[in-house]
Amino acid sequence: MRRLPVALGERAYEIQIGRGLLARPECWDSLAGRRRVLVTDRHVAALHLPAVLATLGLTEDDCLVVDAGEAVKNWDSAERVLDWMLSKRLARDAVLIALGGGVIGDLAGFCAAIYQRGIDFVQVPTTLLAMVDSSVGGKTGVNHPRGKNLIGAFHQPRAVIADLDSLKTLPRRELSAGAAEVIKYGMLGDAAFFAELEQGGLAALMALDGETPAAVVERCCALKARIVGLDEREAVAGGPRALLNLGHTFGHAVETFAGYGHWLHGEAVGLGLVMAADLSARLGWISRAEAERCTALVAAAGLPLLPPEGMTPADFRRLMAGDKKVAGGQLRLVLLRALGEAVLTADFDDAALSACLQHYCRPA
Ligand SMILES: NC(=O)c1ccc[n+]([C@@H]2O[C@H](COP(=O)([O-])OP(=O)(O)OC[C@H]3O[C@@H](n4cnc5c(N)ncnc54)[C@H](O)[C@@H]3O)[C@@H](O)[C@H]2O)c1
Ligand SMILES: O=C(O)C(=O)C[C@@H](O)[C@H](O)[C@H](O)COP(=O)(O)O
Ligand SMILES: [Zn+2]
Repeated sequence: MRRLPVALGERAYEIQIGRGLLARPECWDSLAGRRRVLVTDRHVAALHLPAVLATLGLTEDDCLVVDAGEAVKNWDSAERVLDWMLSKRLARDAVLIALGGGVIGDLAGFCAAIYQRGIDFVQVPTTLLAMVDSSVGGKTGVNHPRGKNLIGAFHQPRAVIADLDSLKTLPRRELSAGAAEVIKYGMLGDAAFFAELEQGGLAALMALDGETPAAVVERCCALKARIVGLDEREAVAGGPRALLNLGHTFGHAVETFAGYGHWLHGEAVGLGLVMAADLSARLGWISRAEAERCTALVAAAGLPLLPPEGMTPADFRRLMAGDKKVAGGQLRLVLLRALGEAVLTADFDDAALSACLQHYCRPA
């Protein structure tokens, strides 16, 4: 098993990455003696809940199973989870376990953040996306019809337990969605990793071959943990955490336009990465050949390369104007100064953005 520290002072925790962890009691030692309850979704409940209940000696009465998918990540669901927590008379020393993908992690984590002003929670990611990204770093929250993740809180988990065996049941489309966030790390901060993904790493990851998934999850988590350690709450003044948002200003616009759940988060991020690379090339910051390498890797992951039918540049502009990185009324984007080096900037030629939006919104 690989163990990775997230260095955040009194909020420090460990990420455990390995196979068979759901069934290994020693991985859950930090929860011993505490009241434990669990939130999951119905897909994950059918596949992986029995193993966790057996390991922890819990019953179905200790679990809340919600519907699956992005459409669940909303205020109504949060209210339902909070109401259930209250009905269980959880005290402040209880621990909430979030078993599932990023939707469950964000939703349950948010409820843990605000229940009686905050109780402990543990992330048990079961999707590739959640293992490499959403389970780490403490962003929790729900969507609003006006935009993604607009309601939320920073609340770090007490531990992350990533059992790679759970990926065996993950549908191919979800694996591709997770790959988008993996590619993101290479583009934003690790050119060597990007090249490894191009040279067979992505294919081995998608095939869940040998040690590759463990190595990739560890590499992504290490990069994210380092950035979060430098800028835990994404300083509005422009700390490094915003770089983890590469591709997300475009991607969140697509998810909101399409209606939550029609495009997977990772699918929208994949397209956002392609658009961010294209814009960076239009600005002359990276070469056209480098932008094409980004597009090719996103395509190799089986991700879409064009926005939803009917989405116009004006739709992008309207939705991107509500992005959380907007400051002083100005749109700020994460773009590439080089492949492997992202920057948060408002200093780009707006005509280049128009040309980029026009290019991708062309009729297919
Ligand atoms: N907090 C963060 O830092 C952060 C980072 C990235 C993404 N996110 C959020 O994460 C969400 C996306 O997460 P996701 O891609 O994991 O989606 P998800 O949680 O909806 O899971 C995807 C689908 O796979 C199913 N599933 C989960 N694990 C499975 C398994 N092992 N086998 C079979 N099916 C399984 C789920 O039931 C669901 O239908 C978005 O809401 C996004 O905004 C948050
Ligand atoms: O952890 C972060 O910081 C990220 O930006 C990771 C993203 O992959 C993730 O989708 C996050 O939820 C986006 O955050 P938001 O602040 O843009 O809502
Ligand atoms: Zn994301």
